[in-house]
Amino acid sequence: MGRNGGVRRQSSSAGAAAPSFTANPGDYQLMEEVGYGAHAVVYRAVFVPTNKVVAVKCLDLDQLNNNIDEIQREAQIMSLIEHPNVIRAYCSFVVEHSLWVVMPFMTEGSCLHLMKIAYPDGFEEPVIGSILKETLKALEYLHRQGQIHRDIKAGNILIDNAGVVKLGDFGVSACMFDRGDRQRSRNTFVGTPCWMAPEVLQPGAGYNFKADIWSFGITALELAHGHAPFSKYPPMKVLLMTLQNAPPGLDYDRDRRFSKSFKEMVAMCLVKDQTKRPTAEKLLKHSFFKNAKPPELTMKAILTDLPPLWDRVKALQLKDAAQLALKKMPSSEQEALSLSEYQRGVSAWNFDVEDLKAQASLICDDEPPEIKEDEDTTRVIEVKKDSYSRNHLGKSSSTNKNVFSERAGTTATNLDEIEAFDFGVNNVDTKIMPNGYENTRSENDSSPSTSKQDPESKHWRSTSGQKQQTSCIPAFHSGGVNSSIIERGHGLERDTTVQLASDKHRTETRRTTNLSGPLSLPTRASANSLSAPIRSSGGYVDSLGDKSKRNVVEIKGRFSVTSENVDLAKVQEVPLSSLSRKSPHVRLLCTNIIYEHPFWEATAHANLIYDIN
Ligand SMILES: Nc1ncnc2c1ncn2[C@@H]1O[C@H](COP(=O)(O)OP(=O)(O)OP(=O)(O)O)[C@@H](O)[C@H]1O
Repeated sequence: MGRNGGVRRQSSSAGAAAPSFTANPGDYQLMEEVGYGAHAVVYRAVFVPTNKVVAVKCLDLDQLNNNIDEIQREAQIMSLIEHPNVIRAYCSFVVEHSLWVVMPFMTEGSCLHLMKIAYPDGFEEPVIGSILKETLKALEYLHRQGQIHRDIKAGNILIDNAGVVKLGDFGVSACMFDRGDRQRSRNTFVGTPCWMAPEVLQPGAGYNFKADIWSFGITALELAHGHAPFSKYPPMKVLLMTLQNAPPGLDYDRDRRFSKSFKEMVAMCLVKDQTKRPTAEKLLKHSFFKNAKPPELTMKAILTDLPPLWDRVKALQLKDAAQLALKKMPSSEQEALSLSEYQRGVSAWNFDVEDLKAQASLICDDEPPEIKEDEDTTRVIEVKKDSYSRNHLGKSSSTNKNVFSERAGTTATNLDEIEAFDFGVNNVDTKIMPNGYENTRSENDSSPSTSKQDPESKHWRSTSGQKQQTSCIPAFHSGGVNSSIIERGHGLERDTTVQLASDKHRTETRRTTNLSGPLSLPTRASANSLSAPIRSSGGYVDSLGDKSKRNVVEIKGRFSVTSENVDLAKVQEVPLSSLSRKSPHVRLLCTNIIYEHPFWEATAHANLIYDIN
């Protein structure tokens, strides 16, 4: 392993010799921002010594709830990966307070970006078949390696201009090998609400690699319609709908354009009983995939005449900001933020149990039920948008106001530009279909649009004053926006929290945030998902966990995954001593988001109130 600027050689995913990359940040010229997730910003970059274009994902270690063990665990995952349909890190290293992960640049970005910019109603079946087949190959490989990905969604399926499809983002993947027992079910709850399998949401149920098959089925629907089922609802509601409603699926009437074979394949994935879902290996033998065309034959057609990825990403950022700025409704910015939250789904769970109870008790049920119930559903819960908006914004007004003001200020001069973009997110007329899917009609012009913008380029060079801790090991993580980079960068949706100067101030702000409302949206929502991953570590029933922590639940946008299942003895040493030094600080932040009440107790309580009403 290279240390402190050393060079590490790795074989490429295709098996050929991979280019060598240094762990010296000064060797990377950061160009445009090409993606952002809940806690990461991804840049197109040039590796100066060879002039090779790469992607650099920058993660803020200060924002990670993950500890060094988790980073090691993820390093282990990445070092095991070798498959043409799985993104592999060339190398990674720590720069000041952030982790940089160098990886192949996927020129067309994620399928989600593609849909948002040019295919708001989803792709045609041949394209979907190609994308899903490549993704399923990746999944089959990961499952064979004992890995559960846990965050399968269009935002994590990346494409390049040759039509190559790769699965990315291993921030929340989990190892099924646990002290030799590869069949052990997991109980730590991880994922992105709309894509999460019922058993993942079910207290104590335990889940395994079949959770990925459910998410895969949801992703199929996402690619078919341009959005995941229930994506416009807040996470609590998504959770309840997933548990209580019949599984979503392709509708025989509404989805006439799709084949029977496709519908059948989706239905096989979206079975609530995980034991009845097929394995990835078995699913690959389904006729839908047998007949799927190679991506190089189907993908190129959908990639023509599109602006460069960075222009698209910038346009999407402007669009997101515009959604907030343009919603100047009577009750002001908070209303707009709330509506935006509905439209996007929620990118983080950041709630307080008492707030949750209060919210539940205020929910009105004077709207008729709209959703067909599953057999075991006792009552359909329909939350009025207005009441939700008012309730959940109650205590967070000051935070949200600040955020909005900042955004509005940023975007005011860009409104003309913004109006050129339309991704079919607003003005949706939605009806819940009997199959649990939303019959959504966009009133927006969904035609692709382009804008000529001059992306702000950045050239990052290390300076003598900058602390660096480098290790050229593969590592992926889950969390954290690099605040310094975001502040320098395009940050239309900056996280005001990370902009605070001192650690103390930052800690206090986080505490405030947690008290500020049950489902508060982070100021920089993930563009990678309509709802961002929810993770719980130290979960409610993890058998290896400290018994005293059984009821301790962490809920936040990007959460640490428990690393107890990793045999650290097998993990390559990661020279991240600077992280250790920071650990008290990290622990302090974690303390602020741990509740000494089980999440499920709160949910049950909320349910009870709903039922009584
Ligand atoms: N190698 C790459 N090449 C091009 N674009 C990329 C690459 N990796 C990521 N991106 C873009 O950046 C976005 C965010 O990346 P990523 O999913 O890794 O971040 P994240 O913070 O883990 O996201 P989230 O947690 O919200 O899913 C992706 O959706 C994609 O559009």
